[in-house]
Amino acid sequence: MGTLAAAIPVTAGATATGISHAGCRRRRRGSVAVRCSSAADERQALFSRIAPVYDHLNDVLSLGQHRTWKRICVSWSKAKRGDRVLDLCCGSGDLAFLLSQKVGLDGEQLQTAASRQDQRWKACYKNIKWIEGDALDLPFTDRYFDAVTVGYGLRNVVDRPKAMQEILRVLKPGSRASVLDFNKSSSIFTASLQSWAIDNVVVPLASSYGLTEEYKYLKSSISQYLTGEELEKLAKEAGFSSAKHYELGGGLMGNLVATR
Ligand SMILES: C/C(=C\Cc1cc(O)c2ccccc2c1O)CCC[C@H](C)CCC[C@H](C)CCCC(C)C
Ligand SMILES: C[S@@+](CC[C@H](N)C(=O)[O-])C[C@H]1O[C@@H](n2cnc3c(N)ncnc32)[C@H](O)[C@@H]1O
Repeated sequence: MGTLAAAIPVTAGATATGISHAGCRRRRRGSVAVRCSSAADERQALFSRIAPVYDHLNDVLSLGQHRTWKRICVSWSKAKRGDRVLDLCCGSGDLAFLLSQKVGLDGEQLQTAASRQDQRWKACYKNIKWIEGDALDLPFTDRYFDAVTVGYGLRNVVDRPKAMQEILRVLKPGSRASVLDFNKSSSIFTASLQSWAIDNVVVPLASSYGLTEEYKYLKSSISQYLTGEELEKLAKEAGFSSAKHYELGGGLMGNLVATR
């Protein structure tokens, strides 16, 4: 199962959570066993293997820029003090921690990276909790969150339309989803630069950690991802009233902002 992170007002007594990886296990719903795809299991295994060096390599390989991109993603979610928010595919919790600071002490957040909480604990983090779950089958009622963030997650789920439908379902009307990921650029130059950087910098460094194939996945997953225009179309087809994709990092990254 994956893990969740989110923040909500303690006063509200509500609890929001963020999902990181929905491993696929045989789950029994009533009398019907549900068998998830092996693709999701393989995806979870990949992220489990890179977890020990994930944060470090993100910092080194992006020269720390990923933290800027994540701050932009959270800012564009319009999460504010006292909100109930969700960080989907939260992994080690970078966006969850940022959301926690946004919603503040009167916000409550569920967090998967409890171990990291010890390293960087802030007063607001005490409102963070984590629940394991599946971004494709969120354990929340409709219209539950004031904002949802997804950092480098939508590209990695095995069913993107379903993920967008779930995000829409759990968002309150008028609220936003902010989805950060690599940009599948339409610019030959940018796409070539991104590809060159992955081939000649990212993968060689990852190889020194024995993670060649795991970081090679980056390139294939980006090539199979959606362009900004296609992401906007995906959001509108899921039912969002508006959707806009913005390029970041010179076009290497992108952030979709979709309003329910
Ligand atoms: C935070 C970043 C990537 C997260 C991430 C997402 C995935 O789906 C992965 C899949 C498999 C392995 C790793 C990941 C993963 O780390 C973005 C920054 C980290 C990137 C690994 C570095 C990308 C380098 C850029 C292509 C070039 C940066 C140029 C300049 C220094 C800004
Ligand atoms: C590249 S990491 C992103 C982590 C974090 N959001 C960040 O910005 O660094 C992708 C995450 O998506 C999670 N993931 C993939 N499919 C998922 C699913 N169906 N449900 C929940 N999490 C999923 C993986 O477990 C992994 O933690």
